[in-house]
Amino acid sequence: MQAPLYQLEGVSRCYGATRALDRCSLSVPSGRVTGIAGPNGSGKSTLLSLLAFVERPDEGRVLFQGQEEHPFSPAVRHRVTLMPQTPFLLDRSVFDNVSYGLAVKKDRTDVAGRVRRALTRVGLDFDAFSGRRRNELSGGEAQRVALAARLILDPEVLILDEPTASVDAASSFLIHQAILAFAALPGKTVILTSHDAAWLDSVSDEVLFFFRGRRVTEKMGLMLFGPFAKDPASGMWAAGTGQGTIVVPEPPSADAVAAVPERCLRMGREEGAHEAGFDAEVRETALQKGRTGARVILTGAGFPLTLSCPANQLPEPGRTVRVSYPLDSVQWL
Ligand SMILES: Nc1ncnc2c1ncn2[C@@H]1O[C@H](COP(=O)(O)OP(=O)(O)OP(=O)(O)O)[C@@H](O)[C@H]1O
Repeated sequence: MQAPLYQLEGVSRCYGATRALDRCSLSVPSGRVTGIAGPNGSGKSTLLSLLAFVERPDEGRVLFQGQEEHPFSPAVRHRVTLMPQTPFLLDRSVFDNVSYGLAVKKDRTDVAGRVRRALTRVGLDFDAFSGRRRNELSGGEAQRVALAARLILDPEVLILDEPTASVDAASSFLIHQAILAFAALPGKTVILTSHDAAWLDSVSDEVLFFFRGRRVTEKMGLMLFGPFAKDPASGMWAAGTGQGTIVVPEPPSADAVAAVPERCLRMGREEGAHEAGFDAEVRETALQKGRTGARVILTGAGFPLTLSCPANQLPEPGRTVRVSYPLDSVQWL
């Protein structure tokens, strides 16, 4: 088996009293698309800035191809490129923005041809866009210009923090296509985050899930943030939003978060003994990259949840289905 591209060993990163990453150990393979998922504040951006060698860990080591590397290490400079969550565009033309990294490297070979090809990869026409300035671009176009400015550098590792945040469906699709085309080139690795679970699934070979600065090794389909209340009649604890409740075992602490692994959520049948259930509305369905299964995204009792099912058994969006889970499958995070 090929050695991993990255290995993180007990990595922590703190901002004052906040442990953004907490003794995190994981590996990222080379030549694949690795998605990073998790709720707000779970440490995704912090992880990406360490993988991009923009920041240093406070504890632990970040190994790249088996060697511990740091910001400005020659071994990683020009090989790893990060597109941050809100990429900065210079108040200059699109051409200047896309070619900026080449100018910094004093690389003057066929700059116009390379800008043209980079813009084409993100679905922007060179003649229509290369002369435009930052304020003449929509949010989605600006995001694609920022992506083109990374693609032109031809990095080995492309790291993208929320590349589709606040872009429309058309830009999101074009970014998706550009990432897959890049990832299909020999020796390229992509690591990216997104809050759009279906989009992330459709572009990633594997998704790593984060919560409170740590990797959760199991894929969670449902997460329930408190407060949890005990129903005096049944004696059962439940999370609720005013749109229904979801039953859980007794919470271990006031700030605990309940999670149900995706593999434990069943759709379309009544709950059996030692199981609980709730009605959920199907919001969206999506095929998973390279897999025969599909992903179903639902809302139940006001909470979003995801589960997978065979592609030939997908329910229609808008339908209400029963979702059940064994009570002892609930984990406390
Ligand atoms: N520069 C900073 N200074 C202080 N606290 C920070 C800083 N960067 C991140 N944090 C804190 O570290 C934690 C993790 O933040 P991070 O941005 O890595 O999470 P995230 O999963 O990317 O969140 P989001 O989905 O909202 O982008 C949060 O509690 C955040 O407030």
